[in-house]
Amino acid sequence: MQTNANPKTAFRDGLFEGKVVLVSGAGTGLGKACAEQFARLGASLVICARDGERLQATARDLRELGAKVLARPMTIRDPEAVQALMDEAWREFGGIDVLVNNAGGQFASPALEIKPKGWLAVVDTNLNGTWYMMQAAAQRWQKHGQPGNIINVVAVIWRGLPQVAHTCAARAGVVFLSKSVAVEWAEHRIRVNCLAPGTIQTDAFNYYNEQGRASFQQANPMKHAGEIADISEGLTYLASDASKFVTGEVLTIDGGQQLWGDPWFDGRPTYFELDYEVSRRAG
Ligand SMILES: CCC/C=C/C(=O)SCCNC(=O)CCNC(=O)[C@H](O)C(C)(C)COP(=O)([O-])OP(=O)([O-])OC[C@H]1O[C@@H](n2cnc3c(N)ncnc32)[C@H](O)[C@@H]1OP(=O)([O-])[O-]
Ligand SMILES: NC(=O)C1=CN([C@@H]2O[C@H](COP(=O)(O)OP(=O)(O)OC[C@H]3O[C@@H](n4cnc5c(N)ncnc54)[C@H](OP(=O)(O)O)[C@@H]3O)[C@@H](O)[C@H]2O)C=CC1
Repeated sequence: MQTNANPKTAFRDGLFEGKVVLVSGAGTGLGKACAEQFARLGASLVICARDGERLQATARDLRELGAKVLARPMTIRDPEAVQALMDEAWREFGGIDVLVNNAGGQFASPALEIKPKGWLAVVDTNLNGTWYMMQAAAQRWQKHGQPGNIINVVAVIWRGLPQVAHTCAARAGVVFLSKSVAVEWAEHRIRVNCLAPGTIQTDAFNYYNEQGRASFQQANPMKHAGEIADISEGLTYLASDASKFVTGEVLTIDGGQQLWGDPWFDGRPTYFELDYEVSRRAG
């Protein structure tokens, strides 16, 4: 079987033996690869996403890697569905050890053209959905006196994200929500961190036009997109005891994008091309 699990992982076999990891958005891309990494390292998996077919395909692959799997098609935007998912995870496995909030996405659009429904869809998915998952897990960890570990996949937001302002706003919300509850929930032995991927080559690049995709390949000083394994290794670090003294942090894995580089999701606007006439006039 061909899987996305990284055979060259730096982490040892059996590291997640007896652990349960919940990964949202595990039917595709980063979520699928990271679920496969945890399965390879011995974990049981709870996975969810909206598309049941892709999710079941992931579940089959995870089982072939030897993992016990609970797969539930649902939307993280529905707080009741989130509660039901968590209840089922606790019934089936007695709890979860790690929650990876990977589900998310957006569409490219000039901010001036985003309609209220589109704004709400993106914020509801990335901010509200992530929050429902965090709170539902933490409530159960607190109730059962179990420790917990949350990792929220966000984005490199520090210089803004033009043409996806809705997702930038939502992810910034998740980052500061995470810092807030990292403090509040420390007494319950719950760690909360974020992982900010730069441009990472996944099929999701195809949601963007050719110019957008080209910019993703040159959006950092290394001038290439990252690989899925760059992220699954980082997620594994945050999920493991190797990071047991880390909470409220954002692990940025971006080839330096936070310092230099321009991902233009909808293509670079003319205004931002070098204008030699302006330089000539300035002497
Ligand atoms: C820097 C790093 C690079 C990063 C890469 C990644 O993150 S890769 C990972 C990326 N992976 C992804 O991004 C995953 C793919 N993205 C998604 O699944 C969606 O963007 C979603 C997150 C909004 C899902 O919410 P949903 O299922 O509820 O969405 P829906 O389809 O029902 O639409 C609701 C409303 O949104 C609006 N609207 C939607 N699309 C467009 C558009 N193209 N144009 C304009 N507007 C658009 C529209 O108003 C629509 O309502 P309408 O007018 O139709 O009545
Ligand atoms: N690849 C990259 O360069 C970067 C990615 N990211 C973020 O990393 C995460 C994974 O990205 P990637 O794998 O590339 O993209 P994908 O689009 O392949 O993954 C997103 C996943 O989220 C699921 N999802 C979306 N909305 C919901 C919902 N409402 N409820 C449950 N599941 C949902 C999707 O499945 P389904 O449609 O079946 O629900 C899909 O499996 C996303 O949050 C993305 O924005 C951040 C920065 C860069």
